[in-house]
Amino acid sequence: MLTVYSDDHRLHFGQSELVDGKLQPCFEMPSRADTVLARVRQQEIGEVIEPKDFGLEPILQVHDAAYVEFLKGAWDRWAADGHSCDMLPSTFPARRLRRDGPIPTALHGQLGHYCFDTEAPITAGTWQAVYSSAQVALTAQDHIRQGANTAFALCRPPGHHAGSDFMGGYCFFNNAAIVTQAFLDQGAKRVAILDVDYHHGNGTQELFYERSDVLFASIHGDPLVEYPYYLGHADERGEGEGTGFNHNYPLPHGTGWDGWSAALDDACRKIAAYAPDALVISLGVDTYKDDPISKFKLDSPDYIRMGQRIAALGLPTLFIMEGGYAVEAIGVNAVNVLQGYEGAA
Ligand SMILES: NCCCNCCCCCS
Ligand SMILES: [Zn+2]
Repeated sequence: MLTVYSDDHRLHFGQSELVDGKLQPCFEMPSRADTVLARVRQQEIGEVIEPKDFGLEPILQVHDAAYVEFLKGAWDRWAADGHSCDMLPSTFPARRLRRDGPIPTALHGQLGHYCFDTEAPITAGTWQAVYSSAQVALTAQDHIRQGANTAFALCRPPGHHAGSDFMGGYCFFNNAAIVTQAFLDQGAKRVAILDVDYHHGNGTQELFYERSDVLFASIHGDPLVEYPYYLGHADERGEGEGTGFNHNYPLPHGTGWDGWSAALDDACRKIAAYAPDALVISLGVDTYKDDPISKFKLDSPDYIRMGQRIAALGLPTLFIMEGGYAVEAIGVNAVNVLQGYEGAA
């Protein structure tokens, strides 16, 4: 299996996130990608290549142009104002404020407009890092377009919490959505996205919620008790054209393989019935029992089974790296999925 990776991820290293009332070091750190890459190499799962540059066009098929423009210029404006620390918002357009009213011209007002939480710090290198992360995903997608059955996009920062015009949850560009749209723009009739990250892929859901050419299925911590809290319930089944093409599997804290795999089986049945031309996996491994910010109980051998179950669908499959914050185990767990998929484990 080909892996696509860029060292540019290192350019994004937020110094702090606001957790439990305190600014703490960011869980989404460069060593996450380094550990996965080391495991990919140690297990010799296949060639590792740098991304090609597909430009901004494929990103603009998914993300709002003004949002992309904001992201691109934010740091320089922040630095010009004399700041050197990470950019973090503190004011958001909550209910009954004008969310779709005039976008503020003030940098801080724009930052809150384009964010949904305080967990996507913009740093000096963030733009380059998120641009390259999207190119990593697009290069892996191109490998499948050219005929390969599968590929692994070792993306960092992750993307599944990012919507058309907002960042949050360590995410800025929605890599899984960008490659899904690329498949469709290249002639695919239907694409399925299976999000196995511990957290609901709110951004991905939002992007395709009213469409029937993308089936979205997400298995995640119940939003009643888990981030992102405000999306991810089972009754969210799509809207309009998209009704019936969105499947959420919210699960309780403490869920282990038995409960988790029952949801996986049902999601796979729905994906098989949908008969997509391609399958995109939002591969987060923060479902792991020792993940510092999550509360499921999957163990490393379970990720092999996860890969085997996904392979049984017999679809061209593109793996996109999302979350996973137990850095010591992220390499084994992510690569276990890939090796399980290839039957090599
Ligand atoms: N106390 C809840 C903190 C949640 N922090 C954001 C998690 C983003 C995960 C991305 S996969
Ligand atoms: Zn997550």
